[in-house]
Amino acid sequence: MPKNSPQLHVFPTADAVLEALANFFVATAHHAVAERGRFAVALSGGSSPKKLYELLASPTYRARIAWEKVFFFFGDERNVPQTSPESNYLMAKTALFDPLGIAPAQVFAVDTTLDPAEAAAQYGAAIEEFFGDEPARFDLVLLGLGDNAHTASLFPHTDVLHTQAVGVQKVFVAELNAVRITMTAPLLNQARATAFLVYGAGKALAVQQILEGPRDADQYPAQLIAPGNGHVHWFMDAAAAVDLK
Ligand SMILES: O=C(O)[C@H](O)[C@@H](O)[C@H](O)[C@H](O)COP(=O)(O)O
Repeated sequence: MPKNSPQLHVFPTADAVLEALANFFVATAHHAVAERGRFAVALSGGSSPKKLYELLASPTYRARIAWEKVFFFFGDERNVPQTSPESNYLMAKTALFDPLGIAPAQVFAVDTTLDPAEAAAQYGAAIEEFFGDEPARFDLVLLGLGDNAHTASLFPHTDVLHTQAVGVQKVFVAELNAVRITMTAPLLNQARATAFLVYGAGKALAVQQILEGPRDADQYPAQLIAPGNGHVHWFMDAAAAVDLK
């Protein structure tokens, strides 16, 4: 399979997708810890990954990872307090960090008490500090997909889609009338492994457009995700993959 081609992992049900991605997460973590002594993962937000995080924190999976060696980041965050039900940090804290007793020092959250531009700049600096003299390369980036083909907070027709900057930026999302803070595509694309988690019929059109439609990253931002070092994995249920040839 040519380098950079997406690797599709399609399962009959969402539960089967979650189990497969949880196993992929474990294997990726084991490899990273063996190679580098730690596992740096950028989590996705929204609703889809909540069940994945709960599964990883369940007795079946929690024993399979050296959680003290795992460092958590966020591919994007909403410009809301960390106590807001909209907060990606709060969702992960509730579903994953608290059940596993993850130490705060292992979690790198966006400081949404700051002005969004400052929050983005500070988050980018924190990522750079974590990786030190090395390039900021996450061992795994988890991504979701909106039904409009956005991923992280890379929304259609937004300026952040055109940056070459390896970092974190504020973005105003007109269709939501909301400000988000997001890792840029160049930063996401430095990852060693990238996995989309997509399930449900509502995502089928976006999946087909991204994987088989015309190249138009302004309209289908998830097409920007193409790590230079290898494959993007798509973990999907049959409903989300139904329109693929
Ligand atoms: O902050 C967010 O909302 C996510 O990072 C975003 O990119 C999400 O993955 C998609 O919007 C899909 O969201 P659902 O999983 O809720 O459909």
